[in-house]
Amino acid sequence: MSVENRIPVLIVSGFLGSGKTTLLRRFLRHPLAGEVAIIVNEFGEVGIDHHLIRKTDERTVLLDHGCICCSMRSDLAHALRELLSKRDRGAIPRFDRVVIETTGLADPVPIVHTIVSDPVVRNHFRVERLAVTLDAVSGQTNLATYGEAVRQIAAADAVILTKLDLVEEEVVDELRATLAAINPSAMVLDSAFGRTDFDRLLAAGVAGLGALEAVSADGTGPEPAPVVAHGMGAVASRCIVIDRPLDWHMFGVWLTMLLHRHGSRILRMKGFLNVGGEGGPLVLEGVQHVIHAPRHLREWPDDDRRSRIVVITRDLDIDLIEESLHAFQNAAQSA
Ligand SMILES: Nc1nc2c(ncn2[C@@H]2O[C@H](COP(=O)(O)OP(=O)(O)OP(=O)(O)O)[C@@H](O)[C@H]2O)c(=O)[nH]1
Repeated sequence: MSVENRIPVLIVSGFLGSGKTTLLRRFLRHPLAGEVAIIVNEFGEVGIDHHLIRKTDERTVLLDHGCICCSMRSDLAHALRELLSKRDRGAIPRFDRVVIETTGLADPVPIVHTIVSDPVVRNHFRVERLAVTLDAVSGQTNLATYGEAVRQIAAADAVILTKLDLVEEEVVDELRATLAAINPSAMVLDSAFGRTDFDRLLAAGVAGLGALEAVSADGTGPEPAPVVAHGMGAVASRCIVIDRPLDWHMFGVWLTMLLHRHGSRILRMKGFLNVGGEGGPLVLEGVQHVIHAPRHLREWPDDDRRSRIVVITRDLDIDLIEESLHAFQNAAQSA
């Protein structure tokens, strides 16, 4: 199949909590997006993002329990082939584009490599753009601390600056300078709560840069470097489940104390909280020290009404976190 007729694949990467899902939700509402199939890869053992991206749609595929840049490359190729065959059988509606949301720790280069080297996949799909979100609040620290964050930026065709509303202009200027030093050729777009210049992002004729250059046109390019991602100390993830409705006040106290003590080692917290009352859960969104304003969903995404909190830590024993949360909640019950 000629390159133009292949289905475009937009890869959205970016460090933990940097705004990938938020961007994707906006993109899906943009006329340019067309009919989209989505592959979401989550680092945690329980997927949250696919519930937040859009309502149930057979064209949303969740790949959890690992990272498609390393242990799950064949799963990605399989998921893309499955989408094709289901579409051809009429089992799912048509789609004009695939968006892959990587985990926040992914190295995107092996992902690109998978798409351009799998014989079936490369015949039907082409990498359209590798967009990487960069969080203005923690971007500078992440780039100084985590090789994963640098690798993502270095590979990007386009970098989407997020959370600009939360920082001073000087912070953004510094971040732009760091960004230019790592990847001077990337297109840089500002965004606000996922809104960005999608027309520019996807404009035809903009050459795929960064990672795409590392892969030769016929897809037989160099093997990606051995993945050293997730070697940043002991990264661990856990889904903490709480059966009874949460005591919101006690939860707030616990969270404040936890972040005060261990904030820099808590890379990400997200989940659905049952705080009782009508409607759906409260969506908890924590990115290192920052807790973003919680949103109340109108309804639960599935039948499970328990609170589920995915915690991703570095060099921190998650057992202790889980035990302390249960202890706080038990104290609230017996008070
Ligand atoms: N203030 C502000 N918050 C934002 C912006 N973009 C994203 N956020 C918030 O940042 C938090 C994390 O955003 P997500 O889109 O879930 O980040 P993510 O990269 O998908 O997270 P992971 O998949 O866990 O790595 C959410 O609470 C968002 O509402 C922004 O431009 N401004």
